[in-house]
Amino acid sequence: MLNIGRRYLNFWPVFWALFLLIIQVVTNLWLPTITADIINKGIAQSDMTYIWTMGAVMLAVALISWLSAIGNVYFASKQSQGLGKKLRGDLFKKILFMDERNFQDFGDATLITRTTNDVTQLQNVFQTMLRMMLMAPMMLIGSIFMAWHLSHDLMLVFVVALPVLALAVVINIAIAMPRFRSMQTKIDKINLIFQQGLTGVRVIRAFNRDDYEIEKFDEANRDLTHTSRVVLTTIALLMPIMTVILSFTNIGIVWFGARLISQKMMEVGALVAFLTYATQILMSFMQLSAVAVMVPRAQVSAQRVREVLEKEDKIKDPNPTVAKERLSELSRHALQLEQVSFKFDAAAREVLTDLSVTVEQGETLAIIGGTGAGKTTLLHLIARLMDPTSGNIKLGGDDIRLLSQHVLREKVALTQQKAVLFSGTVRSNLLLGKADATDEEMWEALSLAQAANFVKEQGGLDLVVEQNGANFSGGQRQRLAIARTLIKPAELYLFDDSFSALDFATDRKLRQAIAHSQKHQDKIKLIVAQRIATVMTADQIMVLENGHIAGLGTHEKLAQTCPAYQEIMRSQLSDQDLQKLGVNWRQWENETSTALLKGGQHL
Ligand SMILES: Nc1ncnc2c1ncn2[C@@H]1O[C@H](COP(=O)(O)OP(=O)(O)OP(=O)(O)O)[C@@H](O)[C@H]1O
Repeated sequence: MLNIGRRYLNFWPVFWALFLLIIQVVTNLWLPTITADIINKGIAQSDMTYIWTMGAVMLAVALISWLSAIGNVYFASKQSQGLGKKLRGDLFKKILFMDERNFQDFGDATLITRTTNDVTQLQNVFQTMLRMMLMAPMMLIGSIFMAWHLSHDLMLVFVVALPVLALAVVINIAIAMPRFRSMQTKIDKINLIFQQGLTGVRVIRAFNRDDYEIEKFDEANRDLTHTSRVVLTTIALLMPIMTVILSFTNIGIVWFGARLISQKMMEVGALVAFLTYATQILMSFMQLSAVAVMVPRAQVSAQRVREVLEKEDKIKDPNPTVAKERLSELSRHALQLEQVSFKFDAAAREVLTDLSVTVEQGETLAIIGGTGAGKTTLLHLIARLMDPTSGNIKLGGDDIRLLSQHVLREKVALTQQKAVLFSGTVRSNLLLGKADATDEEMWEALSLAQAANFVKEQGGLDLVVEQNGANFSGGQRQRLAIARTLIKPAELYLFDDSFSALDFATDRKLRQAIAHSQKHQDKIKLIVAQRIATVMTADQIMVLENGHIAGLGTHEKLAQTCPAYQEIMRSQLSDQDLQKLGVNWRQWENETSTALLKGGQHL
């Protein structure tokens, strides 16, 4: 926690906060002595001048104390709020650039809790630290010293009171502390269920599972409430216990003080001052114990925040001495995979094994395979969202690990399997692909992606995009996401099953448009798809089966030689279509697509 303080607090504001705090402590300790003097010298001797003079001094001291308290609160709040702001900003940046595997290891629910709730805990503890944490011990020691100075005998009362108080605090912390981490974890769980409930709300309704989800949320909610109740009740119990101890201590002081006064061993003013110091001693002790309860909780939060901030990314930029600052010209061997294998850390077996392929500049490689075959993983490796466990991926002859992630990502455009749109407008979404895109370029990309018509009809480039693109159909979302990819001036275009939500005719038109687009003609295109119709015109098709290459070649070649490909064809094509095998495939595709457009049964 101190590490976070050192990193995020500024020296001078903290210095002023503490300086003003010391002034506040000194003035607070001084006030009871002035009261004692007014009683002993002014009231006892009916000296009005003394009473007025000391009254004015008392007012001035109280005013200084008040002003320093205001100043201290100002600096403490500014620093702690600033710490929260900077910490949240750093966490957001870290999470945004966190590599895929680390991101998955944490999970988004806990990342949200850590950025919000945990940071708030730290913010609060630093605010308290700059106010109370130093004031309480200073007041405690100062008050004990002043009280001791007033009467040694009365100090005996504290010999009983303080150990009882200390015992209450220790028991309290012992009960509360182990539950703090579990409280934060339970908040993570609530966030997770809530988040899943929100994103899957339509599925829940469709399956009539509202009751099940509500019960699941209730259970997590009850669990958190139970733990919080135990912790907070334990902490809250401290207050009445301390009040009782404070009351008994005051009774003891008045009882013994009165006897000392009757024996002329103490003055009335001193007893009044002693009572004030006694209250300050116990109040400081209460504040200290409140802080003692806050610190362990903040410590847990600090640890959770640091786990994120200090998580070492597995994907690293190359050492500057060997790094290549730009991509080599792509010509032959533009993209090469050399015996690429990949395994997730926790998984028992490899997801991809020994993949080798070369894609020349301007070529299209289609990747087809069953669910879980490893298609998405392969694209993620090429975009360097993850690194292969073994083997190399080269662009223009250079290993992509020699390029900084920034340079590489400038050259790679990826459309994810699930189209992600950001709230804003069509224009703001397209600007993510190319920050300085002109209207003309945007319309060009939209028309390549077969999205121009519906965008034009619904309001043009400034058409509003709601959160997650909720105001568009699945196919429209896909097309907008594809347009965002196509507008990017990249060398390598990756489409991860992005055509799946499109109807056959749009799918075909889109592929034809990309194939004829001047801008994209000499670029590499990788298309992951499930449909034969989508992949058949590609220059090469890779058939993936359980992470292995089951076939690699043109459609014609695979249709004749690759059993896995033939099996996919059999599952998707009619007998009539299959009979046409080996005739003229490109013509065949056009025919079947046209038939489909006319309401035919093919594909
Ligand atoms: N984070 C992960 N940890 C462990 N295994 C994973 C993880 N992500 C994916 N896998 C596994 O890796 C394999 C390949 O997944 P991948 O998403 O690449 O398949 P895919 O071919 O794209 O499938 P689909 O067509 O269904 O999208 C699957 O068996 C999956 O269970």
